[in-house]
Amino acid sequence: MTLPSREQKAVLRAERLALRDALSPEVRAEASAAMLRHIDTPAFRRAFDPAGATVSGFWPIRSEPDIRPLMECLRIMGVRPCLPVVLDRETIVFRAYLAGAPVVKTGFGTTGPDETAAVVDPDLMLVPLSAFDRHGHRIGYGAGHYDRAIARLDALGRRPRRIGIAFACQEVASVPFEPHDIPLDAILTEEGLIETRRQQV
Ligand SMILES: Nc1nc2c(c(=O)[nH]1)N(C=O)[C@@H](CNc1ccc(C(=O)N[C@@H](CCC(=O)O)C(=O)O)cc1)CN2
Ligand SMILES: Nc1ncnc2c1ncn2[C@@H]1O[C@H](COP(=O)(O)OP(=O)(O)OP(=O)(O)O)[C@@H](O)[C@H]1O
Repeated sequence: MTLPSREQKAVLRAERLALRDALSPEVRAEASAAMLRHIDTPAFRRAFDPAGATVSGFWPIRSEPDIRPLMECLRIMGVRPCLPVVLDRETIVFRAYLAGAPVVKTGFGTTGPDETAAVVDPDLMLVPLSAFDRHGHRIGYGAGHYDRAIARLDALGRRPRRIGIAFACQEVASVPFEPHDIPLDAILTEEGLIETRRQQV
């Protein structure tokens, strides 16, 4: 019997988050550092031109990769970093993250710039995820925050590029795809950048 997509996603989310939680802090730190080594590569440059671009990262929660050093490296490459903040159960916006700016608690256990920071629209989103496949289909924490944020920017004609950020152990053979899901262009893991193969539907 085949489970509905929502339930399949819940199973994959729990399974892959458990694998991620099982990585030791040392292994996570080493893998996060390895991700940084993959941004100065032809594949990354094919995926994205950093000059003057606004890029959303994230302040790590739970057992997520720590991409703060990667964000600082992108800043040096000419990127304007921003971070997501949760406005309510359905909505996130992105606030500019100026070098050295203070950060505050921003809901759901997250951390980001305070309300004095400018709200900006990213050209590239580095998207945290629970599980992904090679078609660029992803599962987050189940709130739909990123799906809605991307849909809003797409509707404005901004069409931000999206690169998922995950450890290699979060890859699964296939993520069920629902109409509101917006595929990733690529996924960055400690093993390198995976350029997604778009599925013909
Ligand atoms: N680092 C980081 N920042 C982020 C996200 C993220 O995935 N990672 N988000 C991605 O959307 C947004 C925040 N959304 C989130 C949604 C759910 C949970 C979460 O841990 N949910 C718990 C239930 C907690 C509760 O209801 O209070 C859970 O899933 O067990 C965290 C963040 C924006 N900022
Ligand atoms: N563009 C959208 N408009 C309205 N509802 C949406 C949209 N995108 C997702 N949702 C809703 O959000 C809920 C969670 O979606 P889903 O299971 O795909 O979350 P997720 O991909 O794990 O979360 P996230 O996007 O926060 O990482 C679903 O109930 C879905 O219907």
